[in-house]
Amino acid sequence: MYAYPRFFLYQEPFRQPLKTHHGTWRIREGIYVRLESESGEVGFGEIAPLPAFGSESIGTAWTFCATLPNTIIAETIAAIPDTLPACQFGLSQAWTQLTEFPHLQPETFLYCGLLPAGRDLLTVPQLAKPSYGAWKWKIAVLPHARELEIFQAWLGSLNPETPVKIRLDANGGLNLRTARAWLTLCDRLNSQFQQEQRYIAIEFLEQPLPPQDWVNLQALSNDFQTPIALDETVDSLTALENVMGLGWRGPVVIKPVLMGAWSRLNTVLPQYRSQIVLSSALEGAIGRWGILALAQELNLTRYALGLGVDPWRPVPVLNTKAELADFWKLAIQVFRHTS
Ligand SMILES: O=C(O)CCC(=O)c1ccccc1C(=O)O
Ligand SMILES: [Mg+2]
Repeated sequence: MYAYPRFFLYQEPFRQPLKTHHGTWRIREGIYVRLESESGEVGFGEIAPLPAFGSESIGTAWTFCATLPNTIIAETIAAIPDTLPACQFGLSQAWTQLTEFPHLQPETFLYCGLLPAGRDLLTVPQLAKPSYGAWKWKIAVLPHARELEIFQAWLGSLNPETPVKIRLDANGGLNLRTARAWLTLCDRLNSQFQQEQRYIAIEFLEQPLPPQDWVNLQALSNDFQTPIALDETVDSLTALENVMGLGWRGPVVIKPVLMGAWSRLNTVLPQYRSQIVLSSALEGAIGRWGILALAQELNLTRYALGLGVDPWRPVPVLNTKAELADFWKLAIQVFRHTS
């Protein structure tokens, strides 16, 4: 089988800037991919690189796409080097769709919502969203003491009847001292909530230390009750297999759009099913379709999916092939109108 590829480069501002330890992020860039096979079948994929998370840059991805031949075969995609994991994902997603197209049931999953960093946390009206099982707050954005204060003020304002799991994501921005201070607080709060029989818990602290600080990440996970989740440390399937080989038993955040070919994700990830927190990289609607398809394939039920990013990047939920095709057409039209 062979297929004709088409690519569409998008640049989309977030509805509001996203603040993390890496700084303020305002625009998401990516590439939508459309393949049409010799028999007229179509398949869609998304290339949504994030160099800060170990992938190629958008420029490198675009150059790669532009140099592909007008007709591609399975081997063309299998030969994409591991240095282009976002291209591997987007093209293999589109190729797979030519022959396989699962029906998604997005309503069967629990989601994790993203809360605004810093003082804006205190302006979030309420957390009661029935499909949301967890909420994430980005830390290591403001000075440590200030964030501890804001966090505790926010906890005090929560409705004691509302069940909630909380994820704290430092994006590698703490040091050993501040990480221990957060974990001491989290352990104390978790045992207090338990005593009070409240259905509230700090689910995990995500990537407290820089990605390479493996020894201390392991030490923290041994020294505290509150789990440590790895994110930036597991920025590729190879890195994932490394930490698993070294005995990591805690949660790992996986952003599929950054992690390579569909077929490889489908063979590697099932082994670690109980540890996987599947997560968005603020990709568009087509990449999101792929993440949901993977979540369904892996039957992930332990951790809420980190896809509740709609306050920053709301994307339509696409399900049928016709909906994906319409989305593609619309994206191209918008481009025509703005250029
Ligand atoms: O994982 C989630 O719940 C939301 C997604 C998220 O936090 C995120 C989104 C884009 C890039 C990096 C990250 C991250 O987890 O650090
Ligand atoms: Mg993270």
